[in-house]
Amino acid sequence: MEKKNCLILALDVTDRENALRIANEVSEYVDSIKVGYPLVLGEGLGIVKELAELAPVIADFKVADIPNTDRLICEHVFNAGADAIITHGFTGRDSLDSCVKVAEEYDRDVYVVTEMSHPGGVEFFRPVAETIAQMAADAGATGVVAPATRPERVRDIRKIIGDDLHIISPGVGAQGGSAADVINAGADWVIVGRSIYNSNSPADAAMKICNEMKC
Ligand SMILES: O=C1C[C@H](C(=O)O)N([C@@H]2O[C@H](COP(=O)(O)O)[C@@H](O)[C@H]2O)C(=O)N1
Repeated sequence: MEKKNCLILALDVTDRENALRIANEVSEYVDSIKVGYPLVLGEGLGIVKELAELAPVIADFKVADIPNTDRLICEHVFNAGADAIITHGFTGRDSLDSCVKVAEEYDRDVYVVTEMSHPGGVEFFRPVAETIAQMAADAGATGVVAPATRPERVRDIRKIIGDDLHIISPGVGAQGGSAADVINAGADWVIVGRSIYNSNSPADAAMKICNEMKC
């Protein structure tokens, strides 16, 4: 993913027409479009290829199974045209290795969740987030997901993974996180959904966030 605006759109709308309208409106401001279960369960994997015409697509399926099942999921996702996939790390090194192996075969990217951004993200992820981050670096993942709602945790995780891995950071806006603060804390991109797609002008909302970061 080329870094231009440091902004990833989380396109968590559930219908194709609305998704394509919003994606077209903001495409000049976003470096990537993240799709997940809300849109894909509603419209099918075919939406990935349509959106990939506009920007690289990150498939946020939070893959969390045994190695073979993870392999099958990653193959489907990359065959559907996604440039990257988000996987959990708590399922262990062998499952992560399975995702990284497929990504290398397809020349695509893998991002690993370390600590989630919502309040419940501190209950179980907090004690293992650094260990997962280190595992992601050791396994050759492209980067990690770390919480914009806790910029201090992004700083901690950046210390673990070094400068080679990317940090993509959700939680800006609707969850209370600040785009500028988390970029200053060491994130490479912010992931923003509701503050953009629920706006009366998604393009203006996206532009405002880009201007705030000046990345
Ligand atoms: O810890 C995480 C992991 C996960 C992710 O990015 O992997 N996300 C996703 O980031 C987006 C934030 O949306 P909005 O809150 O701007 O509407 C949604 O698509 C969430 O599923 C988080 O919000 N926190």
